[in-house]
Amino acid sequence: MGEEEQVLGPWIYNAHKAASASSPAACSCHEPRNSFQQAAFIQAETCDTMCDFADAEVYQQQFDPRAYLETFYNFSATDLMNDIVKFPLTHLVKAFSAGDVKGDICLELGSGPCIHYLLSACDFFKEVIASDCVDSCLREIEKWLKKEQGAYDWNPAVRLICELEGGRETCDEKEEKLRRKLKRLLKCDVTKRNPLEPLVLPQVDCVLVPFCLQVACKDQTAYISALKNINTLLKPGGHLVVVETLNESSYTVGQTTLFVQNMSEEFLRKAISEAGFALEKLERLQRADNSLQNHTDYEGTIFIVARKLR
Ligand SMILES: C[S@@+](CC[C@H](N)C(=O)[O-])C[C@H]1O[C@@H](n2cnc3c(N)ncnc32)[C@H](O)[C@@H]1O
Repeated sequence: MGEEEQVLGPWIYNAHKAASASSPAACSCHEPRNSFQQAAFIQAETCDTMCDFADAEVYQQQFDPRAYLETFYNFSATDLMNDIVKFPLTHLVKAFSAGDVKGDICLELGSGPCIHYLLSACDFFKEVIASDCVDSCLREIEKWLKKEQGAYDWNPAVRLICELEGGRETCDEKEEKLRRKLKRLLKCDVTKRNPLEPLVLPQVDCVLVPFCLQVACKDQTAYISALKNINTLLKPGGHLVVVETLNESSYTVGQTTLFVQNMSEEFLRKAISEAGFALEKLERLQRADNSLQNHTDYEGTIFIVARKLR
């Protein structure tokens, strides 16, 4: 199999469809429950009902990966870096460095257009896989993989990861390692019994699912059901890493305001256990930045490592 085919296999995203997807449309957001939500509510003048839940098909049509990157991964906004990037990466690096989370394959679900979690994972697995329900997100990653013009510049995140890892390799070495190990960009839908259907992947050693399940699942029942779907992808004893925001109701990408299911630590503990995992680590961070009040109303961030029961 050639390099090209390895990245663009038959179960992989349809770049043609991505290019023809309609442009983002606005929708409404929730009643405000906190000061961040109040700010978002005031900004969204047309809102008078709850923000509609967006399923995988709506994401495919409306999610703008470039606008997402430019808003939430604007590395010059240092406060933002801390909550959304530095906090989860610090704990991910710690989890990998502790030595237990490793193996053959690490699969990320709901990667969006991002590579930073896989940058951190690639030292500990023979292969890492990115996946999302949106073709254009996978296309953004592909641009980075192939060093195409206009690819997103992940260098600030690469530098941060290398620093957190103690400087054992240079940024260039780290990026090249990920390019070697990231061979597959897959379509996924976490709400499906097999999130990678029609592909049947051998069970993996680790699943990362950052900031995805809370937007992909319309209620608590659906959230637990998605965790059970993910459970089937993991080897017994394999690790699950979940990152979510706390008490968020919506986020805005370009002109589109998207539903987020409200998460609490209590619910997440219950969901992890009901879906057949043992909680190994839970860290939380209270929101410190005010810079994105018009785009997101989250109150904090939570990082979880759990293990599939044998
Ligand atoms: C808030 S973004 C998070 C992206 C990235 N993981 C990050 O940490 O920034 C949510 C991602 O979940 C994806 N998503 C939404 N619904 C999904 C579903 N049903 N299955 C898989 N991915 C989904 C979206 O396309 C989007 O890329």
